[in-house]
Amino acid sequence: MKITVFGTGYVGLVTGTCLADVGHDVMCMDVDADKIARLEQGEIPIFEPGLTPMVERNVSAGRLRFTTDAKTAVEHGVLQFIAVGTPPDEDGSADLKYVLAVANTIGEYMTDYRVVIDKSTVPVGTADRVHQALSKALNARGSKIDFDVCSNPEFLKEGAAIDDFTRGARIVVGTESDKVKELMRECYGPYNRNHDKLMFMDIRAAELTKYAANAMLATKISFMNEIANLAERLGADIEAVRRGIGSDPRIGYHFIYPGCGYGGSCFPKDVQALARTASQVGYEAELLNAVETVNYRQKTTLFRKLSAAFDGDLAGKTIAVWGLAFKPNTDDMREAPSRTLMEAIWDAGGKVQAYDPEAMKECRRIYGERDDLVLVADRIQAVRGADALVIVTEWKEFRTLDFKWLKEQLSLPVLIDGRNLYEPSAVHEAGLMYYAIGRGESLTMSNE
Ligand SMILES: NC(=O)c1ccc[n+]([C@@H]2O[C@H](COP(=O)([O-])OP(=O)(O)OC[C@H]3O[C@@H](n4cnc5c(N)ncnc54)[C@H](O)[C@@H]3O)[C@@H](O)[C@H]2O)c1
Ligand SMILES: O=c1ccn([C@@H]2O[C@H](COP(=O)(O)OP(=O)(O)O[C@H]3O[C@H](CO)[C@@H](O)[C@H](O)[C@H]3O)[C@@H](O)[C@H]2O)c(=O)[nH]1
Repeated sequence: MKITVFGTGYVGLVTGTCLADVGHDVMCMDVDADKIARLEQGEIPIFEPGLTPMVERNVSAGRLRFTTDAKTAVEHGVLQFIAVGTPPDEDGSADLKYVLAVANTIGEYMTDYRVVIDKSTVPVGTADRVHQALSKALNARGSKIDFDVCSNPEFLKEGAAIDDFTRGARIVVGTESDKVKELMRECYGPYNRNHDKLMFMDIRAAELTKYAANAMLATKISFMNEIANLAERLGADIEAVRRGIGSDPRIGYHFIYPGCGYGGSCFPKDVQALARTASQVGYEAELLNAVETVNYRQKTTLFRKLSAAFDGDLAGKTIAVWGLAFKPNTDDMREAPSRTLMEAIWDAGGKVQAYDPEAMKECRRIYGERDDLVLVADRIQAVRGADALVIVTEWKEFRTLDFKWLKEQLSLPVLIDGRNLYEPSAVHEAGLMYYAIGRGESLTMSNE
């Protein structure tokens, strides 16, 4: 089946590559000429486990091609996936300018029936707007060509994107058209062999399903962070509480890990966008607003603990930071808690000595060269000569740590752990002060 994917970011590139891998003939289009040039040379612009060999083998097989030429892209696929960014607007709502630009492009160049598929995360009602934009472009050419618009939100997680795409729990498709249903069955057939994962629904329900899923997951995290903050002040261990409630199948163990706040390109923007959608239709989404507020506060928790450990004086101090990516197995630092922490350390006159297995290039791209940011080659070098250590991302290699050795490295024996990686008793035994999230020991007693 001939398929076109607009956008070669996390979603577009993974979608295009996975669809090529099951035999479809895929063309990926991006307006970023540099990205396309790199992809054509076999260089993958993002770090996503397993993606590089998969791109290589499908490019060599001739099933996966890249282009910046819109006309070629529109001519190629009967299915036209839109997987471009939907960043937050000034007021937090999703900015649809990239999505609508693609719709316009398709309308400008199509010469035959096309199914236009919204894979980007877009607010309820966007399919109608895509339909209008495309019709307008067709009218401008005086053309009357048949097309359909459907919604097919993506649920993959960065770091596990290929697995999520190929073995996801469900494939949601919003459409009323039997023809579209048939074409989408053909597209996703190879992933639909064990049981029927395709869920057809009306377009608005599909659009809302995506936001509801992210909002539910973000709510679980903010809820746990709230309970962790309480546990800290009440002298209870949140890790025991987590296991205690997770064992109830109605609650489950997933997405109840307390931490230093959720980041990434999705939860923060999607919770905000859904709350804005709610107010636009005259509904105040109290719960969603609270989820956002709790997360905003949680992202400052590491700095508050750090600052309290140094009696509010971080001027001239060097802080080792382990982990920059918003979560392990990615180089993505969008909305990462590490950014909130580092920026607060710099504002307080401190210096950061950081290490991340994958995100250092991205960190340098964001912050450039500066005296108060030293990026080092490994976790050992990060703590050399540092005054304290803060762990922000739970990369596997941080799970083991020689606490006695660490104590010798640090000027103040302070270990702040934003991911609850260690047993507090083992850390204390080595003579370190250990401040994690909700583990019965608090350095910050107020909400501020
Ligand atoms: N990142 C994730 O894990 C994830 C998961 C599910 C859904 N989503 C949603 O998918 C969408 C894409 O997210 P992403 O993380 O892949 O974004 P991204 O920023 O990584 O990539 C977007 C790409 O679209 C390209 N682009 C912009 N305008 C274009 C145009 N007119 N034609 C062709 N290409 C164009 C950009 O150059 C960029 O390469 C968003 O709506 C996001 O919310 C993201
Ligand atoms: O128990 C948990 C689980 C996650 N997180 C944090 O939540 C954020 C998001 O993590 P995750 O969901 O694993 O990564 P994303 O790649 O952002 O994926 C989310 O956002 C995507 C984009 O919409 C969706 O497709 C996915 O289904 C959804 O999980 C990260 O900062 C994590 O550290 C926690 O703090 N505690």
